Order: sequence, then C-alpha cells, then structure tokens
Amino acid sequence: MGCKPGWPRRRVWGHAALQVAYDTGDYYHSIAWLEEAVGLFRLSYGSWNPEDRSSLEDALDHLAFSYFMAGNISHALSLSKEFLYYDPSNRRVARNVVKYEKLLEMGTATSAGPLQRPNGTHLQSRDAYEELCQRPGGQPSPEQLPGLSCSYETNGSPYLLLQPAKKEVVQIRPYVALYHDFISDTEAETIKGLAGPWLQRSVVASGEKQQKAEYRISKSAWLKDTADPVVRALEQRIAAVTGLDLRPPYAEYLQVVNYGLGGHYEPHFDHATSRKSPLYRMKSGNRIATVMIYLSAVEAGGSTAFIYANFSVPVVKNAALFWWNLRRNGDGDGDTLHAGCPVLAGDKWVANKWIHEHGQEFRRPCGTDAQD
Ligand SMILES: O=C(O)CCC(=O)C(=O)O
Ligand SMILES: [Fe+2]
Repeated sequence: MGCKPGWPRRRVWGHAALQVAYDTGDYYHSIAWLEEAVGLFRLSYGSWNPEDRSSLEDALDHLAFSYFMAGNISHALSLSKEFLYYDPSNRRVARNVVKYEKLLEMGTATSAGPLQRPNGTHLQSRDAYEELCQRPGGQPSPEQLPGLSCSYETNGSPYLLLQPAKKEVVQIRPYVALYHDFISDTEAETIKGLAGPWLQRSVVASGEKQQKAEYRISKSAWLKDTADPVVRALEQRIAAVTGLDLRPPYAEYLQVVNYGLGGHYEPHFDHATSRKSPLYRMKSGNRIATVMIYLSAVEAGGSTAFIYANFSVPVVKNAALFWWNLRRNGDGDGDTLHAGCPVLAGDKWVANKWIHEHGQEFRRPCGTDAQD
C-alpha cells in the first residue's frame, strides 16, 4: 500500500477496512495491510512513541493469526517469535509458538498455496481500484491533453460576475471538472457542523431498497436548503456554475458524507442502472450529474478514482468536482464508474449534490449520438 512516510503509525493497522477484512476472514487483504503496518513500525524502530510498541505487538499478533488462518505456519511462527521478543511474558503467544512448531514438525504446513483474492459481486473492478488508489493522480492520455484547461467561468450568471468559478478540466471523456475554491473554510465548517448531529451509517441502493454495505463505509446526512443560509447559498452557486435547475424535485438534498480512517466507497455509478432503483421515487428521472465538494483535506488516501477512465482526483479542500453521469441520449455513461479511495490518515468529508434529468431539457439538450 503506498502510504506517505510520516503518516501516523499509531493504531495504523486498526483501521476500518482492515478490521472488515480481518473480521470477514479476508486474509488476503488483512495480510497486505498488516504487513504494511508492521513494516512501517520496524523501519521506525528507535524513534517510537510510548504506545508504538504495543501497537506493533497488536499488529504482529493479528498478522501471525492471519498467516496461520491462510495456512502459512512458518510465517505465523516467525511473527509470533518476534512478538515474544517484545513481550516475552505473553503466555497465549508462547503457546501458539509451541503449536506452530508442532504443526511444522508434523509437516502440515507445506500445503499452503498462494493466497487467493476473495471473489464477490463488488470486487470485479478491484484490481484497477486498488491500483488507482495506490498511485497519485495518473497522467492524462496524449489524446486528452489538448482539451485540458484552466479557466475563470461566469457562465452568464450574475452570481459569478464578481467571483468567477475557477474551473480545471481534468478529463474530457468522461467529462470531469474540478472547481477550485468553490466554498470557503467557514462554509465548509458550517456544513459539517449542521450535518454532524444527523450522521448515520451510509446506505446504498439495493434492488428496490436502500441498505448498508461493506463496500460503502462512511456516515452521511441529508441537508435541506432551508437548513441554513449557507446551504441555500451553496445550492445557488452549484446552479450558477453548472447552469442546471436544482429546484425541487430536480435535485436531491445535499448529502454530507464523513469517512473515518479506512472509510471508502468502492467502485459504483451514481446513476441508477435499473428502473427499479429507489432513485426513481422522486419521479424526476435519473441522476444526470454529480457535484461533489471536498469539505476537508485528508492526510493520506481518500482520492476519487475513476476506474475505467484510469485516473484519480486527489482531495482538494474546498474544491467541487463535477461530472455528467448520463450521456445526452439519456443512457448511463459507463465510463463514470468511480470510487472513494480508503482514507489512510485523517478523515474525509464531502458533500454530494445529485442533479436529475428532468428540468434540464433546455439546459443540457438531448442528443442522439450515443458517444456524446
Ligand atoms: O468520496 C469520494 O471521493 C466519492 C464519493 C462518491 O462517489 C459518492 O458518494 O457517490
Ligand atoms: Fe459516487
């Protein structure tokens, strides 16, 4: 895992994604995380905080168990011995050492094959997702380069005359733009403060229902524009910058999302891919566009990765990311498959504004070209 040097080592292994992997028996992923954590501790030996030793012991203990469960007894043994070097009085680990040595003597350990990545419905794009989340940014392809630009935009709107939007086009296909300094620090704090008391574990659309899922680990809350003048002003700015109609029922309330350490949202589409989706309850069509505002900075991780388009956008505090989810002919744009990468250090806040098809007929005219 590509972690920045200097990210907090303390309790680093205990983050939620690892915990989920470990608790669900996904030793393929728990081993990867724990190896990273143990490696960081070993590297920094000599400059430890008082808590670091016990955190290393915890990580070694869990890593040894993960290897044992994955059938690699000799690794489990050497890690348990390393543990005993730091804490020779731990009787449970000492018993494990005896057990592992016996198993090795009996020759039971030789059968462990390479670790298999677990398979599941939501893991299909996992390789690309993990790869994108581990490397910064991604270079635009040469065909994209001529279209990429930075500009000040007023969009013909009086709201933007005095303070034009600072637009950076980051991708042409699918079209993705980042608006820098879209909100102020004070506005971001107000929005987080308003949402704070209402945050609940996020859900996803599943058939006709909404439910919790391990592939979306965050808390979220919905804010109406009547909640506060700051929310109203933000909605007006989104309308001005996008040129779209946000009046009810053409857009959803503002969704404020908080990801803790390890929080993430695995690859998904924002638009509905089935007519049965709860998104259609608003009777205003599918989600034509997304505006996602980064309400915080993140110390490490947390970028927004576009899987098929093969690029990622780092968290830029106070910036807003915009993209179209639908093509002009109304079909979902498959190139918009995207994800919120795991937060490796710090916590991450975003606010989503999802804008629907209806109401935009004259603002984003339809087209028949399936590529447009
Ligand atoms: O947090 C992110 O970067 C992406 C969030 C997202 O895609 C969503 O909330 O739908
Ligand atoms: Fe999304």
